[in-house]
Amino acid sequence: MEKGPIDSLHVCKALDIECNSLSLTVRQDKECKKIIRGVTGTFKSGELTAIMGPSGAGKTSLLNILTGYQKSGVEGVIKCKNGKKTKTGSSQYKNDSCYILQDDHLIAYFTVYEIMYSTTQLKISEQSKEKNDLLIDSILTTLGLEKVKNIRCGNLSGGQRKRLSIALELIDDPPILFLDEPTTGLDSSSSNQCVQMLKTLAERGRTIVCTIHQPSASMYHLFSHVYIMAKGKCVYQGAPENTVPYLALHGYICPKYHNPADFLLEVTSDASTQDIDKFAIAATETNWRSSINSENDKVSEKEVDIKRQSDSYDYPDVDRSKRPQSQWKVFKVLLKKQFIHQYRDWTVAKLKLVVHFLVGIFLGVTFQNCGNDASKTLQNFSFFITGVVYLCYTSLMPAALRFPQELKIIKKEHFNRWYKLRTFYAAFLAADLPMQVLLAVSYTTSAYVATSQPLEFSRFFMVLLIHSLIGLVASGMGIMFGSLVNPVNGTFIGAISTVTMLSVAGFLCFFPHMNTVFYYASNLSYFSFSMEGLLQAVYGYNREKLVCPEDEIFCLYTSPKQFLTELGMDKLPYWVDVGWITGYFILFRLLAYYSLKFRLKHL
Ligand SMILES: Nc1ncnc2c1ncn2[C@@H]1O[C@H](COP(=O)(O)OP(=O)(O)OP(=O)(O)O)[C@@H](O)[C@H]1O
Repeated sequence: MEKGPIDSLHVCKALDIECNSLSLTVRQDKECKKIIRGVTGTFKSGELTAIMGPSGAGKTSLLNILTGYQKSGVEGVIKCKNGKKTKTGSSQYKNDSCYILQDDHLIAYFTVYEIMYSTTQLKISEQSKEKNDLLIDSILTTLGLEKVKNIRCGNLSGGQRKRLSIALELIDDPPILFLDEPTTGLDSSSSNQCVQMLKTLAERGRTIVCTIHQPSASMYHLFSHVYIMAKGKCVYQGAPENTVPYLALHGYICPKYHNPADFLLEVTSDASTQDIDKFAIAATETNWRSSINSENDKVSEKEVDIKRQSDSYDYPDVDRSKRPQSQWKVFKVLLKKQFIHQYRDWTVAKLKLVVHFLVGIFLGVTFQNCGNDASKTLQNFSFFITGVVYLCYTSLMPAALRFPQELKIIKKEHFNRWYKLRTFYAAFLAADLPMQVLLAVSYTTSAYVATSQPLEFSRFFMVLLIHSLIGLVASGMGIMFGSLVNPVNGTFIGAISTVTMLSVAGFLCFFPHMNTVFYYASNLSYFSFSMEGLLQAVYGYNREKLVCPEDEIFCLYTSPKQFLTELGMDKLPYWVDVGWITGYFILFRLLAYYSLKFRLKHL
């Protein structure tokens, strides 16, 4: 065989997957529903297997079980054979396999090379840039992506995105690849190319299993092994060229020139439950894969070894089986990715920074001079309330809306063992912290000056600190809501929680006027600590009497101390308020982490 670019890829250790009596039961409307019913089969290394069947047959469910993505409600045995046996779900099995989901879940703002390079740093322990670049080039060439190396993922075509998803998983060279509908959304030529590429990868010793919807006749014959599902059962497993005789044996004659794949799907989708049961028995009784399992086609361990030796000369000398030892290294890679993402997505950083600054000026015009005018003390109070609610909303809502999308990327990357969740979360937090502070700086600078607050650095800093903490707490709440529920419910719960906290925060109903229950409930609202801290920052610490303008007949609050006392905002010292808000920050970030962990398990 002529040596093409794909030959530069490594040849893997051979791993076969055997499943026995697999079943999956889910709860639906308080009833148990069996989706997969006693499925048995073998997926061999060196083979490209297609799981096919009519819509709703259970293809994706079976794949989810084989990958270990679906754990609850699963019964039966799955074994992975490599001399010794490994169970699915074990860390060895996870190390040896990867799952490429139907949707690509790529971050649009990174180029193909950048995403490949950062993934290389996350997945393998090799440190040298030159070696990693060689590896990336060889994989990109293999998958025909070398021409789009410097294109951002958001600008790639569907087929290129799909190939990039495969390329990312090939970095650590797993012997087993699972793909959910890799050809969906591709035209027939791209679909054929994609399947041809998978076949070549399989021939290098990998075990490749994918679900496929309705392959053309030419594509159907590219598969080494097809596994047909109907009504949760396996109705045929064997070589694609054996399907016509198999169906003929059961009295279904495939018309001449008819695509056998289409005919098989027509028969199985129209078949009665009794016929499906008959097919299921026949599928296990006879070995229909034998015709392709001739000695010539079989990729034996020995042959794999020979191929490995002959391929090694044009392959970068990188041990791809070793993961990075240090989580610190992984953290740095993830943090850099977060910063680049923030910088390139103009809606995350640049737009928000400008809008915060402009809103500060707008509030300055609305609440003009209220910072030092004794006749406008209550207006100044309203200005701070507006600021607290504004900063809370603008941090909480985007997090609640965006996080469900990010969750899919995290789920994919975490499932394929790119990183530990706690390392990702630490990097996410470390990137969010300066962002929230920057946003608070932008808003506070313009609003503070425009409303004529006292021009003392210490007071400005105290206001800034509380504004930053508000953003941090609110964004933690947003992540928590975003990881637990969908965006619509997330924003709904976010709005409810904000209004509830607002109502007991001591602004709309002053603390001295609150009933005892609500007074104590106000401790649950970080708004009350924020307001108390903000007012103390500008009116506390021996601030001089406020000036009552000459054209005013009477100014109610010229004494800052009296103002704080009457509003009940002098109960706790400023730094205790800061301590409480910091406590809420830690609490919500921890809750967000555990809700994220919970959601990843149950997504
Ligand atoms: N969590 C669940 N709760 C209830 N029913 C489910 C659940 N997951 C899957 N099902 C049902 O199980 C059946 C098989 O679903 P599955 O997604 O595996 O089918 P499929 O063969 O991949 O279909 P398609 O080709 O349309 O994607 C479907 O009828 C589906 O509605």
